[in-house]
Amino acid sequence: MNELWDWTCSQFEDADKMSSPLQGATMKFLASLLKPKRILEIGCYTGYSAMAWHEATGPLQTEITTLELDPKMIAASRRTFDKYHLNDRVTLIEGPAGDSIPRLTGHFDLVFVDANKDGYQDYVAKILDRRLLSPGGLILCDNIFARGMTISTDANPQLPDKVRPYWTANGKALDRFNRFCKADPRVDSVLLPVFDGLTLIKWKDGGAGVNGNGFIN
Ligand SMILES: C[S@@+](CC[C@H](N)C(=O)[O-])C[C@H]1O[C@@H](n2cnc3c(N)ncnc32)[C@H](O)[C@@H]1O
Repeated sequence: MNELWDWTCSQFEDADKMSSPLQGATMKFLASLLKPKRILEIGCYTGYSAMAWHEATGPLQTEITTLELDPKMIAASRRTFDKYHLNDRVTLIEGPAGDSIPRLTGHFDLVFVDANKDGYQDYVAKILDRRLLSPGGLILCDNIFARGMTISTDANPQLPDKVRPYWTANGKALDRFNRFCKADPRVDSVLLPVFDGLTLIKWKDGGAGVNGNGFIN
């Protein structure tokens, strides 16, 4: 993983999109604790987080599905999966996540949402509506603080002007997403103030009260 992290930093100006090594270690810890049989990742970039899921789930032979839109990042992640022999369990689905999610079937035990921030609400709603999250499953959503902009546009004076409009817009979208999570009666959610903010979502009561359409009985 360290080699891929260094390579990504050397090749891409926006390498801060990649999870940090500490996040990678946290993902591996969580995956080995939760023992998911199927993982869905939305936002692959160069495949660093997919590699973390893969490394942590060898004994379980977990199936990992990762979604990516950008042709440059599709090429980079295909390089990663070939170079590090991850194709045995990692499947990359190309195209917009909003189109790919409705075509997925079965249940995922762990879902990592880490793509365009203005899509989080749509992705999580689709996952819940289609019951793609297994009854005991967990959704992890990254960057919920949007570098502080979700809290207040004054929250991060150090944020470079170049990226300030981008993160300000993300902050607004993620504020709406937080309200959506809090208001949805099907789920419990908690925002952990770690990294750039990590929201955890699970079915209320393991989804016992939710029918096949994802609505409360
Ligand atoms: C934050 S990066 C993912 C980082 C990766 N999960 C990691 O930890 O290393 C977000 C990725 O989502 C991709 N993306 C953005 N919009 C998308 C969409 N609508 N559908 C699928 N992928 C998208 C971007 O091209 C980018 O590679």
